[in-house]
Amino acid sequence: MLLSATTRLLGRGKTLLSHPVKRICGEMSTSSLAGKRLRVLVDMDGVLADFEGGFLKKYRARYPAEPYITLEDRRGFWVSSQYGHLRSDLCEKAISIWESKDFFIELEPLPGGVEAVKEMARMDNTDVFICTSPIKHYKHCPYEKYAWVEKHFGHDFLEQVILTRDKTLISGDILIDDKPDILGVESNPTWQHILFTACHNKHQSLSPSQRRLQSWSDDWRAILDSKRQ
Ligand SMILES: Cc1cn([C@H]2C[C@H](OP(=O)(O)O)[C@@H](CO)O2)c(=O)[nH]c1=O
Ligand SMILES: [Mg+2]
Repeated sequence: MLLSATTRLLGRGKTLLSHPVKRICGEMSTSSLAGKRLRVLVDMDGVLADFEGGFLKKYRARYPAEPYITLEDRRGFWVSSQYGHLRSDLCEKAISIWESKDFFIELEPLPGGVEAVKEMARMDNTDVFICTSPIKHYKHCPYEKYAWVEKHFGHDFLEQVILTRDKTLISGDILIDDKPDILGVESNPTWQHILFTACHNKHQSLSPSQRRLQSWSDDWRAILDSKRQ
């Protein structure tokens, strides 16, 4: 009676042992026995996608008569703040660029980033997530961030995407991110912040808990290995 009810629930030809749910549970317990896995969170803009380069190109195309800031002269994380200091109305002009349709999807990948993340994802005992914050003008950005990941990593990698405005809530061993101060409601995040060098942060000194990754040619494998137990 019990067996036939189970068979009805699982469908014809499926036994408890061959059912996908059972097999997934089996795999999970095997991997947890195999030891601790490393969880790597990788930021998107300024780490995988060239936000600064894409911004400057589109800003100059849209406002050719206006002053601009070269990547060499960029200081501070927020592009709009530095443009606002240059001339107050340029703050809104800067914002209009990343609020426009196709800004995020058309960002070029930063050299070596996509290959590095794909390699990480193939490593034993390693889980990789792309952890990115959408802008609050949500008409295009969240959609385009997913579309960018699909375009450069393939459809299956969408499983690895975390969209959040507060990265302190996400647990991981490391977070590779170009923003120097990553703050949120959790004052003691589980991850160590690896500051990815960008034009706006290269002059900045590190806080005691931070380390730098200069680019994707830098030794990211050594950073991951140092966090493995
Ligand atoms: C406004 C602004 C956003 N961004 C990026 C950071 C966030 O993406 P990410 O979390 O992938 O780095 C996103 C929303 O703020 O846009 C900048 O890098 N510089 C800026 O000046
Ligand atoms: Mg970033």
